[in-house]
Amino acid sequence: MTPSTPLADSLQANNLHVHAGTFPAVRGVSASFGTGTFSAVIGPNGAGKSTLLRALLGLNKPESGGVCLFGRPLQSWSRPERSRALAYLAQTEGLPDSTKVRDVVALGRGAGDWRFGLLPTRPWTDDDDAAVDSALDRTDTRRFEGRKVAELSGGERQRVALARALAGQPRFLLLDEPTNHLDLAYALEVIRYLRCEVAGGLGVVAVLHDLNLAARADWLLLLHQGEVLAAGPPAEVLTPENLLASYGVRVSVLRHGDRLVILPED
Ligand SMILES: Nc1ncnc2c1ncn2[C@@H]1O[C@H](COP(=O)(O)OP(=O)(O)OP(=O)(O)O)[C@@H](O)[C@H]1O
Repeated sequence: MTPSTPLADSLQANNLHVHAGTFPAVRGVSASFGTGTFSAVIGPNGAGKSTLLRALLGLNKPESGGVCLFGRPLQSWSRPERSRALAYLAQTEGLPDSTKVRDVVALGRGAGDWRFGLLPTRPWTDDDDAAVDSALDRTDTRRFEGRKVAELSGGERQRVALARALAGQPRFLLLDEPTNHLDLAYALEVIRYLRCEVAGGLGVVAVLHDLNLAARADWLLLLHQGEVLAAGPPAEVLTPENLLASYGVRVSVLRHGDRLVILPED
């Protein structure tokens, strides 16, 4: 199936051209990201990964081409509908330092809260409490739900940001370098949490720099100078030829059990 055929269970870019400022950062990208799939967008610095992610969220307006969510053009979704379906974790997620973890996660319900200067949009319900509890449990953040954000480590904050995104029960979660600044243990943990959510049906689209983490995804999109250089399962995309063409680095791709390991030769 070509990416331009609308797919009922996917987030699709169709021949997308997007400018960052005046620079043509994304040039003719077509790709389909599925629910229940862990997709990773990879490519060297400046390849257009963040610009693509923002366009998929409707934050950057395309010059041409478009984005479809569940077969419907993104611009036909109302803003509340869209923000319920698509959650975003930016590179540096600003969390309010003096707010307690549970309250931060509750903000993900989108119900508003006067305490944080947000107009309440509807009454808070038991379902909201249950969704917050579940997000805290699934990210192992419940044990510090009463602590202030300022009292958390960087890795713990990242998990709280993830919990807040999950509390909204989105269909897709788009993450820009979610493992940046995390040590190996925390990075693997984030990938493990995301994997669990994917098993439950969430569509994950993550920009990843670490190719050995990206190798754990189900599907990869390799961008180079704003264009798709390769797309498919990790074994098809993470080849020495593709990585030399995009990163300009010679690598060996080894198999370790059922995993791929990328080893730079330089
Ligand atoms: N406001 C802007 N004005 C001009 N050029 C921009 C602007 N924002 C981004 N760019 C350029 O667009 C290109 C794509 O940027 P983008 O941030 O999407 O790349 P990226 O693949 O996410 O990079 P990185 O891995 O370094 O985060 C880069 O060459 C960048 O310099």
